Amino acid sequence: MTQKTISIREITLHRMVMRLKDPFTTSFGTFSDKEFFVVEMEDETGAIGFGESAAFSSPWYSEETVETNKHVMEQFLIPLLLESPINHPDEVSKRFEFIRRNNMAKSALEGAVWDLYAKRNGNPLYKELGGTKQQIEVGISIGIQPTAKDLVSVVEGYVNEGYKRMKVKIKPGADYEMLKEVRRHFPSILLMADANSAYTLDDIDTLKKLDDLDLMMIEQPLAHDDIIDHAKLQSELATPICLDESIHSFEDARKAIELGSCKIINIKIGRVGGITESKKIHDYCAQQGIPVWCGGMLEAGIGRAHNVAITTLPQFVIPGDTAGSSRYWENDIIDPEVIVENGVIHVPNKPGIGYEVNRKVLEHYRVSKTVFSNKNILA
Ligand SMILES: O=C(O)CCC(=O)C1=CC=C[C@@H](O)[C@@H]1C(=O)O
Ligand SMILES: [Mg+2]
Repeated sequence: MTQKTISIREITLHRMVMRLKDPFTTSFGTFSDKEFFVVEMEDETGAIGFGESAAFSSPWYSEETVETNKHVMEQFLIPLLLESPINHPDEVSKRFEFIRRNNMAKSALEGAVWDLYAKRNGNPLYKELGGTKQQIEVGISIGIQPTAKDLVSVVEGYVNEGYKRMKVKIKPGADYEMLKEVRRHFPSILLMADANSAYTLDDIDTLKKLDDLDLMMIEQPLAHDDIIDHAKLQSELATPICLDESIHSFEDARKAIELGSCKIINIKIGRVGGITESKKIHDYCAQQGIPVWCGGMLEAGIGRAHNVAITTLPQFVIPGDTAGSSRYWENDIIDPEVIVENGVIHVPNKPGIGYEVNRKVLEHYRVSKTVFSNKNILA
């Protein structure tokens, strides 16, 4: 039976630090730990929902960091959530909208509301979102390797594990030759490149060469906040451009599609401010015939579970970056962990995100916690 409004009694921010199995190298440098918040949200009935913040410790991917998330959640967003009951999770982004950007802070809290809402209704989150799949195909994201030979052997490992799509990070000097070698060894695998804004329009000849390699897409080749130059580049490339960092909202997606800046969109729940906005982008892309897939932010299990749920929506037609928990973690904070079998995740049919939070593991990796109680609701 669908319950009436949600009155949040308590929000706990668990500050987490988890050591990655392998260091993660980006244009900003290499990091070995993922710092993030687990949002635990209890309502007046005692039901508990969970969310996870996506921002990294330094502002290399977007302007947000773990610290900015903490500040904005504690000072602005949590008080807004506690001030009055919520009728539906779609209301949360509305309540937050006068606060500029800070999407990953917003998304961490909104995700907990969605989980709580689904649990109160006794439904799996994916069903509350209109998901249609009982299993999802997933790919894997591979960092820049020292040599083409190293890259081929890493790809081979994941092909043997059954992953359905290989995403290879590229940068000037580590692009065409590397990808050509992969394509030579694996003529028919689903192969894409992620450039993380490492190129400019001056590199157009290099990027056009990638057209020979039958790539599914080139992800975010140009500046992180651009859609104009991407439109110029897309008009020159046969390979579809996929935008990631450029898309922070439904409006960004609408404008990029209208300009022809991309033919595919990587939806990251944190980057766009939450599940409600992700669904809006998904639905618009379905209308416009633009394929979408679910990107990753090296999430732990709660964020990974939210990604699984959103990927069950029908326009998520390309395998995304939601690898198994074991890709990054010795042990994950959920039970069971996210398991990939032959490139497929079976979507759990339990209420909410469908995975239990393993409190023992959560407390093992937790460095601090802060509790926010709603004075208007007695414990
Ligand atoms: O979470 C994953 O498994 C994939 C992570 C990943 O590929 C990325 C995370 C953040 C920025 C980039 O480096 C890249 C991406 O662009 O999606
Ligand atoms: Mg990307």
